Amino acid sequence: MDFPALPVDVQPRPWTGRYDGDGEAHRRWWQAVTPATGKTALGSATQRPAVILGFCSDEGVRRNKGRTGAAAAPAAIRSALGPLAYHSERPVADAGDVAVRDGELEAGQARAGLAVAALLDGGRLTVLLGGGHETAYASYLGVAGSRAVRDGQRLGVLNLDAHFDLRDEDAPSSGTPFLQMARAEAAAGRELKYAVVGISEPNNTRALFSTADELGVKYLLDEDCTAAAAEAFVADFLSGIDVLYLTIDLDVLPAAVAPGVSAPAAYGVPLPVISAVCRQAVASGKLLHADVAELNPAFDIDNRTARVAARLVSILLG
Ligand SMILES: N=CN[C@@H](CCC(=O)O)C(=O)O
Ligand SMILES: [Mn+2]
Ligand SMILES: [Mn+2]
Repeated sequence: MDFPALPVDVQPRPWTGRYDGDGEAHRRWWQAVTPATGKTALGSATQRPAVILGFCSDEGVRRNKGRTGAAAAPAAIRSALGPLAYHSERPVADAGDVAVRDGELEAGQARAGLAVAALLDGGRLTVLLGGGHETAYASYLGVAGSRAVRDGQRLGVLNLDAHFDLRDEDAPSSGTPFLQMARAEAAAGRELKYAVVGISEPNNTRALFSTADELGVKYLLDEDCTAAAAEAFVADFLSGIDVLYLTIDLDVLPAAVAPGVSAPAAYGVPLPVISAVCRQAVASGKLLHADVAELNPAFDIDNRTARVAARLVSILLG
């Protein structure tokens, strides 16, 4: 199957990792991932082939007065994924990076959206590696532009995040993507179906809670995120949609687990709960697209956050 021509700025580079030998028994991610150029060998795979794409962007976090450095995250996640053992049959390709140039966030989001839509229409499961959480609006442009959503499938956006990111600002940033989506869905004659797992009450103002209520956003507070509560919350959300866009803001995790983010969480949702939600999303058969956002390698400790991001990607594609 040919790959569509993609508006990427940086071509995929070969991945690296520990070498134990060739063949399935020794396979690691760096050996499994192929460059998404030319033709891809789908073999006898029964699982939808996946494509990883990077979105190198700091601009949203900068505009949102956060700690910049997320533009380096796609490379850090690939480095953390490379040495991990690959247990899946799913073909995985790397399409390279879309980079936000000279602060031109909106243009970068548009390019990434075109790439994601083209890959989705080519039958791929897409994973976008952010980038600050402005990555989410690039993802949305991709899923909203895909044939599945244009043909009327009901889209749901599930955000694993300490924050609503529903800010009403003059310019798009990492704090605004879901209000942008709500407005874009309204302009398309639809209503955004948006749910958040892990909201921190002290880290979202009353104004943000009011916006969430006005938009009918469903949310589960971090302190209420037991495994059972999260499972029931996600099951209820999944029951009302056809296709899922899952977005993981790594600051949903406790600061000890994910220190390498702009806004580390004092409380956070335990990793086993987040990982179970990811497995639930995959098991639903509704996962159309996913992204992982807000990794900032400059603030990471022993690549802890990058390793968690890699582990979650491996769950989503495993
Ligand atoms: N994407 C980030 N969103 C958060 C950041 C909060 C903070 O910097 O403390 C927000 O805008 O609310
Ligand atoms: Mn966020
Ligand atoms: Mn957040």
